[in-house]
Amino acid sequence: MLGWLEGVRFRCKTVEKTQALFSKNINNNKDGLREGLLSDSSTWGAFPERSYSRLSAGGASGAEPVGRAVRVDVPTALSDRSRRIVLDLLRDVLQFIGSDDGATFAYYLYYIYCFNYWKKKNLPTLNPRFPVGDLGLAAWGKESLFIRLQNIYNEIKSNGHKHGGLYFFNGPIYFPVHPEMVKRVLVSDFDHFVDRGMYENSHKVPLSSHIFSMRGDQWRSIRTKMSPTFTSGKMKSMYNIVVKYCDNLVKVLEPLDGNEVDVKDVFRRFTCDIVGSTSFGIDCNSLNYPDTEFVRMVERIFAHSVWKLLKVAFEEGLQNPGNIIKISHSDKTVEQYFTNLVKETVEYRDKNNVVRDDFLNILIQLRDREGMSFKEIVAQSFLFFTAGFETSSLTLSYCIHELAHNQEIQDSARKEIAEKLGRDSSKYCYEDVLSLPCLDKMVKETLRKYPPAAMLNRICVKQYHIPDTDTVIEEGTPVVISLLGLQRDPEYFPDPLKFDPERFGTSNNITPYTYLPFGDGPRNCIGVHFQIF
Ligand code: HEM
Repeated sequence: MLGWLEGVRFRCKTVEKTQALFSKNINNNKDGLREGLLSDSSTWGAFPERSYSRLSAGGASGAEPVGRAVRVDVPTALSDRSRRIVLDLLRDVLQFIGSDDGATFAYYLYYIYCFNYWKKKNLPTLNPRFPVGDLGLAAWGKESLFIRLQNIYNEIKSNGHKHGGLYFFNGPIYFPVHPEMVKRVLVSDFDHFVDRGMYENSHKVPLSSHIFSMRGDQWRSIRTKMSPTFTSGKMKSMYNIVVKYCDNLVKVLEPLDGNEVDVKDVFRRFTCDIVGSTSFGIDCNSLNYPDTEFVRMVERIFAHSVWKLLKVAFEEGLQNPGNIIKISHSDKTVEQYFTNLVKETVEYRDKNNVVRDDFLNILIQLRDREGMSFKEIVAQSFLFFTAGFETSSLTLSYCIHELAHNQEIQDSARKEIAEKLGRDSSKYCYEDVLSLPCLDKMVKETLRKYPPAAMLNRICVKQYHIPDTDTVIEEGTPVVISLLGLQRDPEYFPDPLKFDPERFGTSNNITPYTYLPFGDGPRNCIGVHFQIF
């Protein structure tokens, strides 16, 4: 993408301010970017944070900024008003229960008793509190869930433990910290942790029945069918789609020279166009038309209102983080819209014998070869869109943010492109893009410092005796791995908040199972090759 944006230079308007706030982890200051984790869709986790960065024209020459500015906006998931409403509601509920003092007290005792679960299993715990367990402020939306998990990681590790037991509300969660424990869950003892424990119900919530949330044999069967098609060769065939949208991005940005640009918004729309085109086979054109029906539907997917959260909390409980997926997948309007979208496209392709190199075509082939049903095609393409969209747009936004802060790294990336590929982006090809080590390190470092999916989760599917301990993890226990904890651990990544692509230089060895932006093991990200774009 940098190749296409040859004439655009990224600068940050508020570097000093942001650095001053760096150590605080959370920064709700209007003018600074929180160095925690941004994820609009994160459960209990996204709060107002803004970054204004400055772009300037002038290419790699390092000319003075001439005034393109970039703003990174991450909207809040729970506004102050919403939080007040939840607290009022909770107070009312408690008052209602309080009409029977005895029952309330018994329930309270039961709840507190649940916090003994891990102690009885000899697993180190922290200090869970009624009613949110170890979630602390994250449960009330005052802290990112991912930052909370990072803090828990640090605490368990600094107490000299390799793993621990947590509570989401009163539900127990197994929390591996040491890379050896992480490896066991993801790879070595995978057959005990095959599923994610995500909400899935193909009848009630058809969109939830996709590869990400599928369980056991059903997941195994679909993953085996899909994996051979998600090769780098397939990604190569989608290169032209990406090029088309890069050209479009340049056309949108160039006239904005001298203006402030909301980088997160622009790259969100840019990614929306690419992932929408490859997942649904349609030209969303949200870069040029930010207010189409498609864009409104996408916003609906990621809008986690407090009411939807409460509904899921009452229906499914939030002790298992996997239930949260029900929020975005059970919206009937969204379901209807995307079902019609896929239906029309598939019918058009069938009728006109259209074969296009994209994810939807992979699914159509699976229908023809393996009998994949229409309902399954819709759910999978919906998943490809949601899995690829937010992750890729956040990675791009963070990468631009870091380039704006680190001008010398930006220079070296541009120099590499100019030297190896030349300045005419129309002549680049897929193989060229793969041959840029400097750019590759930059993306890897972005994904280290800001893993877009900052938490891996599994559920124990058959009782597991943790080797060399007397702890047994029971079937049905959720497992959570903190990627922020591992990827910002100074033992594995010295000076972890420094953006240093050279960590991924050839001479540097990354400790296995400490760098996992795409997860690991048989259930890792199937779209891992696609991210190189
Ligand atoms: C920067 C981009 C991306 C990042 C950082 C990312 C990250 C992840 C992570 C962390 C997981 C969970 C892995 C685990 O539990 O071990 C995952 C799963 C998955 N991702 Fe991605 N992803 C990205 C792009 C994509 C794209 C473009 C697709 C499009 C097809 C995709 C499709 C999937 C699917 C289908 C799964 C579930 C795999 C399974 O359960 O078998 N991802 N991704």
